[in-house]
Amino acid sequence: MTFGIEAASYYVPSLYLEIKNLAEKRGIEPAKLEKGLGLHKMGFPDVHEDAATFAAEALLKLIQDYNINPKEISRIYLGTESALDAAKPTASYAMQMVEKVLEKEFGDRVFRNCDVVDMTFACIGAVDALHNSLDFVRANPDKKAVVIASDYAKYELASSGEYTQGGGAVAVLISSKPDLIEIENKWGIATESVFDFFKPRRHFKKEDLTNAPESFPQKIEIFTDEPVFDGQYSNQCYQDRIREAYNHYKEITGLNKPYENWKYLIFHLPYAFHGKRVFTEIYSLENGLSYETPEEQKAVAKSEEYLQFINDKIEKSQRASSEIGNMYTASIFMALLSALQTSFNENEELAGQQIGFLGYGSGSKSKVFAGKVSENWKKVAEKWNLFESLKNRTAIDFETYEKLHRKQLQNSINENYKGFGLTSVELENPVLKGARYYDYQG
Ligand SMILES: CC(=O)SCCNC(=O)CCNC(=O)[C@H](O)C(C)(C)COP(=O)(O)OP(=O)(O)OC[C@H]1O[C@@H](n2cnc3c(N)ncnc32)[C@H](O)[C@@H]1OP(=O)(O)O
Repeated sequence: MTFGIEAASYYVPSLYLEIKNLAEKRGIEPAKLEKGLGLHKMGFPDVHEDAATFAAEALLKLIQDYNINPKEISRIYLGTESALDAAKPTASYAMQMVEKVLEKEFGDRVFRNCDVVDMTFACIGAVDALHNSLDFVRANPDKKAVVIASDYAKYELASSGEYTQGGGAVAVLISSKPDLIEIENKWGIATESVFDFFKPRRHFKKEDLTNAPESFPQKIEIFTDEPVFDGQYSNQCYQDRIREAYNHYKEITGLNKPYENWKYLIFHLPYAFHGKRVFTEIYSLENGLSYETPEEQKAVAKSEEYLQFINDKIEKSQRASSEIGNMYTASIFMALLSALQTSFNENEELAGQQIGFLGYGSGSKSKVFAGKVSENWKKVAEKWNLFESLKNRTAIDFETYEKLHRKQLQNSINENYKGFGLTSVELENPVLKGARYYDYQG
C-alpha cells in the first residue's frame, strides 16, 4: 500500500507590491532584491484577509476542485506560525468558515466529528502536520486527512526581513490513494534549540510606549505579528540543520548522494533563492569540494556544474516564491506546486520521478524526506493554473502598502471581493472580547 498526497490546492493574498517600488523607497538597489534574492512581487493581504481566511480558501478549493466528500475528512491539521489566538486554533476558524459554505449541500456542522488542530514550529509546522497525518493514514488506511499550511509573513517596516514578506496557504489531502505524490516513510531529522527567529510575547517597558495612559502597568506583555530575528544567523542555522537532517536521511536510507536521484529539490523558501544559496555546502561535501573559505564557497556557487544543477533541479521550484514572497509554513508546499506546475505547462512527464524535500523551521528543526510522483499527477495538477491565477491579483502602491502594514485602513482595497473575509472583531462584550467574525461573499 502507498501513502501520500492525493490532491492539493492553494490560496495567495489578493494584493501585491512590486519589489522594485519597495527597493526604491527604502534606498535598496533593486538588483540586490531581484537578482540577488530572486524577489519580484510581495503578496500582501487585504484588510479582510488573514491566516484563517487563507486557510479557509485553500480548504474550500480543495474540497470543490476534487469533489471531496467533507464527511470523509477525519482530520484537519493546520501548520501555522501566524495563529490569531493563543488558545483557540486558527484551524477552528477556517473549519467553521468552510462549514457554513457547505451547509446547503451537506447540512449543519459537516466537520462535527473531524479532529481539528494547529501545529506550530515556525516554518516547519505544516511539514510536522504532514508527517503526523501520514502516520495517521498509515495506521488507518481507509481514512483521509487534510493538512493546511497557512501564514502571513510580516516583518517590521524598513527591517531587513521586510522585502521577504508574503503569505498564503496550501491545503493537501493525505490518503492511501496518493494521486499526486507518494511519500516514503523515511525521515531525516535534526533539531537544536536556538534563537534565530522567534515571536516572543514581548515585554515592553512603559516608556517604550508612546501615549501610554497613567493606568498602564510598568511592564506589559504584547503579542506581535512580527518576529525577533537575526537574518545571517538564521541562514546559518538553516544551513546547519539541513546538513544534519540530510546526513541523518543518508544514515536511515543507506543511500549515497541521494540528491542525485531527485528530479527536484524542494526547499522551504523564505525567499526564492534561499535553497540554491545554502545547498552549496551539502553539494560540496557530497562532491569532495573544498568549502572552508568564502572564496571557495563562492567558487562552488559560481561553478558551471553547480549552475547547471540549479537550473535542472531547483529553478522551477523558485518561480512562485519570486511572485509571492515568504509563505512561512506554506513555502515548501508552494515550491512543490511551482515545480510541478512548470513541468505540467512544459508537457514534461514526471511519473515515477523522485522528489526530495528539505524543510526548515526556525528555533530550529529540519526534516529531509522524499517522494515519488504518481501516474495520475497531471489529473491533480491540471486544476491549479498557478501562474495564471497570480496574474489576477491587484497591485498596490507603496503608500497603500504602508497603511495596510500599520493596520490604518478600515475598508478593503478590493471592496467587492469574493470569498472569505473578516467582518469584525468583538471589542466591547467582556466575554467575547477578541472574538473574530467572518463571512463569505459568493
Ligand atoms: C525564516 C527562515 O526561514 S530562516 C532563513 C532565512 N531568514 C529569514 O528569512 C529572516 C528574514 N530575512 C532576512 O533577515 C534577510 O532578508 C536575509 C537574511 C534573508 C537576506 O539578508 P540580506 O543581508 O538582505 O542579503 P544577503 O547579503 O544575505 O544576500 C544578498 C545577495 O544579493 C546579492 N547582491 C547584492 N547586490 C546585488 C546586485 N546589485 N546585483 C546582484 N546581486 C546582488 C549578494 O551578492 C547576495 O547574494 P550571494 O551571496 O548569493 O552572492
